[in-house]
Amino acid sequence: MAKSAPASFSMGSVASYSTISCSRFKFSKPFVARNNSWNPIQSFCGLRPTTGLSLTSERSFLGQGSIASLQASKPTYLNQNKSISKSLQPKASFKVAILGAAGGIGQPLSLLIKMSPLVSSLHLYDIANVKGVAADLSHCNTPSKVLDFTGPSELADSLKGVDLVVIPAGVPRKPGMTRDDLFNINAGIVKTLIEAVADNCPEALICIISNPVNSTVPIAAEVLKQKGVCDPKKLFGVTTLDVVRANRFVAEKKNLRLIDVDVPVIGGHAGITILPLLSKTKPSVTFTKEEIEELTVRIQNAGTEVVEAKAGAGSATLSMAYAAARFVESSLRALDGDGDVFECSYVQSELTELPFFASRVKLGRKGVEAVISADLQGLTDYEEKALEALKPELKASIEKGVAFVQKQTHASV
Ligand SMILES: NC(=O)C1=CN([C@@H]2O[C@H](COP(=O)(O)OP(=O)(O)OC[C@H]3O[C@@H](n4cnc5c(N)ncnc54)[C@H](O)[C@@H]3O)[C@@H](O)[C@H]2O)C=CC1
Ligand SMILES: O=C([O-])CC(=O)C(=O)O
Repeated sequence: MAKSAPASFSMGSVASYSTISCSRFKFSKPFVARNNSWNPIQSFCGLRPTTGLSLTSERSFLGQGSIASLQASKPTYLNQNKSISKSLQPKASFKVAILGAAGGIGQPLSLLIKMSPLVSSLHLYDIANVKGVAADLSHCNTPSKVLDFTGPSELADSLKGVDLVVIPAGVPRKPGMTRDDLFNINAGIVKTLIEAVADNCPEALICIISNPVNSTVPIAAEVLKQKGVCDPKKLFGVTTLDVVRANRFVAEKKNLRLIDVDVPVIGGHAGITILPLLSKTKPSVTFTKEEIEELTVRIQNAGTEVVEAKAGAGSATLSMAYAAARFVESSLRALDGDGDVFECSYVQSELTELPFFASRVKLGRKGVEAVISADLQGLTDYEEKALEALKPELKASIEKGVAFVQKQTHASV
């Protein structure tokens, strides 16, 4: 991987990550196929941001631990290779909490994370209906233990000792609504949950799914700052679904192998603030002007596409769970020492004049290790214009989130 000398820059008072400005870097180590005898989970290929995934990474989501469990559950006459089963032990043990675990995203996300060999303990928290979800999930014979926590009185316990918290709590859109229309309800939910995170697991990575992400991440940062525990390297807005969609739509349009395609998506996570950088697509591919316009608009409106198709029954849940599981898995692999993990995420950033911005980041043992600036270099005119056009909206959403917390703080003193 060709890297330039990382240029360090400071992030507020606590964060300091480097910027990798290389124009070419590979994403992740390819998986290695080691066991072809029985392969029930090959169909999950594509969860990692990588090429050449063929199964059985050492420490990957749906990798060895899950394979070991699934191997163990198959009929013994199929259990041809005991030594493989024996060696397929989980290598790490992280505790993950999901806040909003009984919801449309929370349930499938819990299932996907339950299949990760990197997770030893899964804490499911919701204000309702979580006991049943946990009882159900706990019967899956993958390695992690499942614990349930219901309501504010159990919130603190759900967070104790946790390494990573994912937050899909909050209301989803209905047709005709923007993500910002969710602010009034979800801002308060996220604020309360982050206060509990700050009090009980201030060291944990925090992955926010609840919309509007463009505002809920600044809300979380402001709460953490006020609590004196803000580490911007550990706070993420989950924008992986935008990348998943971009990869899918581009692969379809250009007849590419899905597993090879990687499109960075920058900016934010609402309407025009979602900016797929099609010129940076890997493998290198050319698009007509019409294709660029069509793909960009489709990626920006993909959430609305689902909201309209669901006709009042919510927004994307399954694809979101898939995308969040990928992001969680990447984060855990990085925590576990994999030095080759890159994802797009909405983070505190100095890539532009905006204090929060989605871009590709390198993940490491302490969260964001570097922000990748290369993607913003050499943009096409179309992308340059779109980048400038998204800034006022993103800025307003950030300021709205920060003001929400500051107003509540002033009101309470
Ligand atoms: N970042 C992204 O790319 C995406 C974000 N979303 C957002 O994710 C959020 C959740 O969506 P769905 O799961 O479809 O909604 P849902 O309504 O199906 O589930 C939300 C869950 O949150 C729980 N909840 C509500 N208040 C809570 C609180 N104070 N503490 C803990 N749990 C609480 C509810 O009981 C429910 O189980 C929405 O805000 C939606 O807009 C959805 C798709 C993509
Ligand atoms: O569109 C929504 O409301 C949910 C969302 O963020 C997405 O699907 O990207």
